[in-house]
Amino acid sequence: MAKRSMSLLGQWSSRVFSIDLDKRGALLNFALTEKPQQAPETFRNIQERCYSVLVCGDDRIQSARFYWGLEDLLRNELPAECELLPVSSYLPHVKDSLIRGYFLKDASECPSLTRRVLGALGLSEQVQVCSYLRGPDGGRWSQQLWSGSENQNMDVSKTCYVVPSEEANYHPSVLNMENSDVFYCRAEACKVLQESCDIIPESRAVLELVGKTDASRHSPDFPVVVIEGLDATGKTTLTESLREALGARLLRSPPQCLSPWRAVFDREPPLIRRAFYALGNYITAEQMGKEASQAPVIVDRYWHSTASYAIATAVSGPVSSLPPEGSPLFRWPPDLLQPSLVVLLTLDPQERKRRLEARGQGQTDEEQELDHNLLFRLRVEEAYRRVRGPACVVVDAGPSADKVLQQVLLLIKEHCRL
Ligand SMILES: Nc1ncnc2c1ncn2[C@@H]1O[C@H](COP(=O)(O)OP(=O)(O)OP(=O)(O)O)[C@@H](O)[C@H]1O
Ligand SMILES: Nc1ccn([C@@H]2O[C@H](COP(=O)(O)O)[C@@H](O)[C@H]2O)c(=O)n1
Repeated sequence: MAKRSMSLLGQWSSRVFSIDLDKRGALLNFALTEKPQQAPETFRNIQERCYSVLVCGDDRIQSARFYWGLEDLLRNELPAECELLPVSSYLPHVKDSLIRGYFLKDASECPSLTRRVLGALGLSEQVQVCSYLRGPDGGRWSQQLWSGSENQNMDVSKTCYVVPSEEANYHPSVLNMENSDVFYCRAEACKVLQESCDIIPESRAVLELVGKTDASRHSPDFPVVVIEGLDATGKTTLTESLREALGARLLRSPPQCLSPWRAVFDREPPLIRRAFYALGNYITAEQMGKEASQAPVIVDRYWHSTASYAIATAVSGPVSSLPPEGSPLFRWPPDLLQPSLVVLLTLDPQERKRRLEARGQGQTDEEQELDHNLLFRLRVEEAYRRVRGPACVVVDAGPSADKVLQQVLLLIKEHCRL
């Protein structure tokens, strides 16, 4: 993107800016126009000085990492009275048009510090900084694009006005999910790690473990049963019991061979982290293909987990902000081996919490988020239910471990040739 020569209106007038006002899914949407007009109602209540910082570099790996670190950078550098809200800017219905950043409300005593920090940021080719000014009548807001100099020069010819915009049907992140949050073929996930090799050397080691053969059409002799569910729903307990009861081989995704690098990729932004987990599924699929020629195979997490956590994290708010049921975003990757049966263990949140506490183990960041954020947990479970090819069969994991085992053994009898 040729940042300096960009005409603000030419480039942005058809864009919607969507500010995430809270984690419950309240979005403030606005667009831009040349003619002075009344701003959306919520805007009129804003008292503070406002800015937006959008990350729009050409290199997707660098941009993803820059955005990943941007919140901390802004929180460290800006006065504490600056409120930061995630903002997305997108072209309605246009895939991959989303760019992300933060909207800032500065209620500090020190406006010059905020302007200095944003001015310095604006020098980067990856960032667009704008300020928002309230008109003398109070109902009109304008947006000015910063030229990027530390003097915070504003080019007034680039002033445009904030106007209400229609609400999107789904969360704007849905536009950019394919091959950014969810990968529908091995080659796309590999591409991300190939592009990351210079900054994350561990990517090479992962790529070396990923096979090249397409085992998806191979139909295993023995059944392959995947057990899915949130943390502490009883996957480990059930998979171990199934292994014993069926004389099965037990696999997991991500596979053991990726353990040395998992923590490294867990610290990376979704683009890189999700590509890592996607490739984990392909490595597990190769193992499934081999093992299932000799015995039944039980798998602890697989594609349903990868897609559901990725989709549920990329959006905020209630279940209705997920892509709709039947959306191609819930499809199965055509080059990934399909299991014979996927069982989703569900558990009452209180019982799940009790089991987590009884286990007394640490949780992943995402699992801690689940504890704090009921909406996120609901989104993950609903996403699990929407994934297709095969769809999961839901089993209540509340009864005793033995009862759950007996129920799943019955399902296996019904669905698979043993
Ligand atoms: N049906 C059950 N009834 C009561 N307790 C159970 C049942 N199944 C598992 N547990 C207990 O709940 C805790 C969590 O179970 P488990 O480790 O199998 O869950 P998990 O889904 O594998 O978790 P994670 O994804 O974090 O590995 C353990 O302490 C386990 O003994
Ligand atoms: N196939 C998978 C498996 C896991 N994940 C991600 O890992 C987290 C849960 O893993 P646990 O080892 O704690 O069970 C979860 O946050 C998923 O994002 C995945 O993406 N794909």
